[in-house]
Amino acid sequence: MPVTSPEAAISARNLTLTLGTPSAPVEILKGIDLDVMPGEVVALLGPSGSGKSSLMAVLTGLERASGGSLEVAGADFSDMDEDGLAMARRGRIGIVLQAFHLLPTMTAIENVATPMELAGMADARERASAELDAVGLGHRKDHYPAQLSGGEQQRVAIARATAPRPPLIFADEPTGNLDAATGHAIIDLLFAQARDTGATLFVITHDVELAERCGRVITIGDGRIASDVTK
Ligand SMILES: Nc1ncnc2c1ncn2[C@@H]1O[C@H](COP(=O)(O)OP(=O)(O)OP(=O)(O)O)[C@@H](O)[C@H]1O
Repeated sequence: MPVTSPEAAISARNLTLTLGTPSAPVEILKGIDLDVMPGEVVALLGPSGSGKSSLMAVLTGLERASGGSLEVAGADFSDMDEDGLAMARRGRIGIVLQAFHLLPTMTAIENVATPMELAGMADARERASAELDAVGLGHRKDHYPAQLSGGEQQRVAIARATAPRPPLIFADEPTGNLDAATGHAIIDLLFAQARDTGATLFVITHDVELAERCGRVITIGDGRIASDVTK
């Protein structure tokens, strides 16, 4: 088996993902080799259906790879079952999605604190409070998602992702549901939070302007890496 890079934040070798049914398999990832070093800011570009979300699902442990080897923040994801991946994800990976995915019955502070409470962090509430201050929502902590604008909801989602101080943050089209001005502010915040916490940031985007702000741009096409450019 090929040897991965132990010092990398993400190290993948010949990663494959095949879904569908045994009689009609669909090859989605066709052999991804990738090393991302700690602190890198990476944009993942590619046409619709090229496999961006699938690659993120595998790199975050939400989906098991069909083949190949994968190490993420020092954990070997290759041979883990779903429970193992869920455990490994906790504390290692923060995720920000296009549709925010906040729990509607919880206030902003509860949305940020609850995952940390479930992970057994004693100071979850204090951390959540400080993180909401850091994203400029100190005055909206007790508000429910429906009482917040889209940009404010995405700030809560960013606070939720970064509060446990994961070494890796993944964002899938984080500005896709926001107007241009709000989207710019959200990207500034995401970059600042990643920089301030020392996290590696991996952003899926269709936005070329956003990609240009990233130190490295990886383009995926038909389940393979088509180009990989570091500035
Ligand atoms: N469960 C599944 N079974 C079969 N095919 C799937 C499954 N999930 C995704 N696919 C296919 O895998 C391919 C890659 O999908 P993916 O969502 O990763 O692409 P993407 O690059 O993120 O696209 P977009 O930019 O539109 O979100 C698509 O052709 C999709 O139809």
